[in-house]
Amino acid sequence: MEKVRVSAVSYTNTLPFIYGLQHSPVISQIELSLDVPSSCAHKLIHNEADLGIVPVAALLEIPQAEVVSDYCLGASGAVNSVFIFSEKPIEDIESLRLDGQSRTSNGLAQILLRDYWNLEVQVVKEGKADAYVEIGDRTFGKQYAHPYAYDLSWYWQKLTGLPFAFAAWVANKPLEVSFIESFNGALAYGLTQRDVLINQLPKRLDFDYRQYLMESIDYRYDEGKKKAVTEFLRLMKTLHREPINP
Ligand SMILES: C=C(O[C@@H]1C=C(C(=O)O)C=C[C@H]1O)C(=O)O
Repeated sequence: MEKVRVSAVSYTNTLPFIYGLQHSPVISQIELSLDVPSSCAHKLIHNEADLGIVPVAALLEIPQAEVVSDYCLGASGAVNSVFIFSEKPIEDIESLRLDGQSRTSNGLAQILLRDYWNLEVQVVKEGKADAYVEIGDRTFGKQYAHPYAYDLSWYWQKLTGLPFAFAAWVANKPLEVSFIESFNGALAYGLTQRDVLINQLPKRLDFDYRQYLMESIDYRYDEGKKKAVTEFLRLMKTLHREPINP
């Protein structure tokens, strides 16, 4: 049987899933690549991968997209790795730079600026701006390095009362049910091994890996997160602008 091409996010938040896959028999059925989220999306959209943990914003563009797992990269409140960083209060910003590695958070930031803060802000992909979106490991410990740091899933919860899912396991073609079952089993196993994994990570004074992987990231793709994704995609369609990171 041909191997299933799997694209997984290359950040710390995905390590429990990678651990589970690498310690399960399903590893022999897949060809695993680690990519930044915007590349995971690109690979699923252009059929360079069959399955991936992709930014939910890309669900609007992936042909035959189907969420195939009960697990995601989500948060119930603050996530501690998805921010708008700014030198001035958000009410005073006139421009925002997006993160080239993100799809979902780039959209989320624009939704929150419009619907939570009621601001009209010029959005740029690169260059100078009053504030910027940043996701993933690059944000670790950074929230104290800027005068203002806004945790986006925290404000999403304030806006909607919902948790959030940044990325979900999505296939772009029908996959065998037995494979999906083994794959999900491996993801679930990885989540049970977080303690082992955390003990292998380097110690950092400015970032608590244990809290991040055990509490801040909420891996369950449950009813609340599904509702959040539906609402998020609805709002994404109302953003009148060019595609984010085409
Ligand atoms: C929580 C996070 O969620 C991420 C944010 C994503 C996005 O903005 O498109 C996609 C995948 C996740 O890795 C993070 O990376 O810090």
